[in-house]
Amino acid sequence: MLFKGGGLPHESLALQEKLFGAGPDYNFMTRIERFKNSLVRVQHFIRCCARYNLHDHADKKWFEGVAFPNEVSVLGPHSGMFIPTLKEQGSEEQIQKWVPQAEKHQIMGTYIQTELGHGTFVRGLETTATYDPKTEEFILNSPTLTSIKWWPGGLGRTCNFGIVMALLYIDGKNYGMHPFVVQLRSLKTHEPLPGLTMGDIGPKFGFDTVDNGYLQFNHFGIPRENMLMKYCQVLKNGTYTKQTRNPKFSYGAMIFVRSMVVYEVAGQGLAKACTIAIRYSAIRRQSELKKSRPEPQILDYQTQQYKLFPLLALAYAVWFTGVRMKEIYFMVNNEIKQGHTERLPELHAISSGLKAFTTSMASWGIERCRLACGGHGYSAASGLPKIYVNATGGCTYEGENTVMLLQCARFLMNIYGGVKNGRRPSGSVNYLGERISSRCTLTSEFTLKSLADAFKHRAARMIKEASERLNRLQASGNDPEDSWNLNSVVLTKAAEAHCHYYMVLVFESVVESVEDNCVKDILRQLCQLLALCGIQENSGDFIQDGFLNNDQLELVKQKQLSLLSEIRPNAVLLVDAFEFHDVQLGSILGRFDGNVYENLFKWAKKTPLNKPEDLIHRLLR
Ligand SMILES: CCCCCCCCCC/C=C\CCCCCC(=O)SCCNC(=O)CCNC(=O)[C@H](O)C(C)(C)COP(=O)(O)OP(=O)(O)OC[C@H]1O[C@@H](n2cnc3c(N)ncnc32)[C@H](O)[C@@H]1OP(=O)(O)O
Ligand SMILES: Cc1cc2nc3c(=O)[nH]c(=O)nc-3n(C[C@H](O)[C@H](O)[C@H](O)COP(=O)(O)OP(=O)(O)OC[C@H]3O[C@@H](n4cnc5c(N)ncnc54)[C@H](O)[C@@H]3O)c2cc1C
Repeated sequence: MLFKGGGLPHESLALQEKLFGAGPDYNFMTRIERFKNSLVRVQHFIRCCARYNLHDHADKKWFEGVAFPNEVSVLGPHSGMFIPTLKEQGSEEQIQKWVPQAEKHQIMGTYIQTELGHGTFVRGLETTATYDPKTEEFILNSPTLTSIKWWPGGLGRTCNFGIVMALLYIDGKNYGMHPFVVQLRSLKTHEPLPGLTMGDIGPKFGFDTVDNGYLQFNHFGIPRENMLMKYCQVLKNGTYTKQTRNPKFSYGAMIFVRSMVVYEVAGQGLAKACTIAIRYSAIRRQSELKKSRPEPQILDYQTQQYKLFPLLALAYAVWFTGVRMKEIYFMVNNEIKQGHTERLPELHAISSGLKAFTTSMASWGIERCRLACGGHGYSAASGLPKIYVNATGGCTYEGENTVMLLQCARFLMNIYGGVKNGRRPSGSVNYLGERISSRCTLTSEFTLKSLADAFKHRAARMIKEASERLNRLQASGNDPEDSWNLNSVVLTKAAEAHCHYYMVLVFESVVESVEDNCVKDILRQLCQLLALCGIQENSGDFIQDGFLNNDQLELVKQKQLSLLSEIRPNAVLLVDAFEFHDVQLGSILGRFDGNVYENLFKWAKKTPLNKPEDLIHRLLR
């Protein structure tokens, strides 16, 4: 129960639902069929929520994991962005008006921000909301082609409501980006309301079950009461008032989803891919290790272990980091609600950094798992292509990863600058105020503390050097913006080093907290492997300033290899411990019962290309 907490009862309930457990095979469907199938599941899910009294978000999440395996449904943007934004940015009155309807799914909403011309640069968005005191309405308009809203999930066909981010204009003055609740479709006919041009943006790399859409406003009026007014208000006469609070509060929905993505997308995606690849590697036998002996399980090849066990260690690390990220989000968000906003910049930085770092690592890791499964990994039957195309979306949505690393770096530069001026940092960056030893203390024991210290040293040095380089670029005549751009590769690497250290530290703290000695020993091995692989893969960073010497690097390599053999006997158990049901994995290679070949054969026979089909037959005859 290291992972699940209270999840199992809800998973079991969901598995009892025939529609979720044994529906038609996703792989044999067209995009439209996939979308329709997901809608049928959404409707059934909603009925189940009512039947089983599922109100709590966490309970619903467990249920969703079975109902929508390895895909995002239109409920994702509704419950992950629409409802949280209403709750966080709405006044009490507005929350009372919309949240109960949304929670009962009487209205379905999405988060409508990105436009054809701009996604990353939120200040560059062009949709306008102009207040008219005569009618007491905001008039929403898309003044240019590039201002057409583009991408929001569920917008294409499903949602009848949305939160639209638009520039507020009153009396010709631009007050910046604000959130507006907009009804998009008739609640009776489901047709788009007059003044709106909308539809689906077409097929994508993944996300087949979501109708990401476009929306063009043609002078579309909404009542004054539809601007979310917790932090800023527009009075009837057009007077604008705002609380003296951080203007970045309107970016709150993005912080929330980024904080959740670490666990929900990166942690879950990589853990599933490792489960499939490691179970399959214990089933698959190939070649010879020794002459005239049975073919070995491919998991017994050291190279296979070298591919997969570091990813297994990474999956555990990302999972634990995701859980920690969620805790931090809810803690800081509570502080903010009570008026203490001091930790908002740190929350923004760590959620941006970890979202980017973990989704990139997971995306790369899932693809490596696929390669490690040979030919059968390339088949849709492995389940890995679906896991990959959906998880890798996390590198782009909710802030493209490079841009998110740069946001994290910006915070690190501010903190480092403050330290130089005598300020004491705290929280995730407190190490920037410490004296960091210049020589590595790693010995063949590889204590978790000494490993974490190595990552601390690397992060602190890279942040220091990025800051000094920035200063040098400015001192040599570049303006601050050009200096930032000329330093941006170095800055992203410093942010990655910070996130890497954070992840190692979280893993170390989890290991220390485990009471069962046997479990602790096994987790310690994984944590060591994670850290040692991190050192080896980035060895230049550790050697550059003489922190790590060649002898130590050799020790790192030796220990890494010996850990592979130590982890081998527990590898399958370590993926079983994630407790994914076969329905959640959606993989023939990763089946719990290991009955891979028989089921691959059955599956291939069902493929639609094997059905009698006139045109194909005529063409081939
Ligand atoms: C229980 C339910 C669970 C549900 C879980 C869901 C799980 C997920 C499953 C998947 C579901 C759905 C999938 C799809 C969802 C995808 C949805 C979207 O993609 S919505 C669109 C997202 N768009 C973006 O993320 C855009 C990225 N861009 C930005 O955020 C901003 O433009 C920027 C941060 C890059 C820059 O903003 P800007 O205003 O230009 O700010 P500056 O760079 O000038 O910085 C000024 C200053 O502000 C600080 N800052 C910036 N952002 C924030 C923030 N969010 N909070 C706090 N502070 C912020 C920045 O650090 C600077 O600070 P200084 O002190 O001045 O340095
Ligand atoms: C599956 C999916 C679901 C989505 N769902 C939603 C949704 O529900 N609602 C919604 O509003 N949006 C949604 N989006 C849109 C998404 O949020 C944006 O695509 C994302 O924020 C990236 O912005 P962009 O497309 O403008 O990328 P761009 O900014 O055009 O990125 C292109 C390249 O430019 C680089 N770049 C851009 N700016 C900088 C910079 N300042 N410094 C350095 N490099 C830079 C990037 O690193 C990247 O390499 C979704 C997108 C996807 C893929």
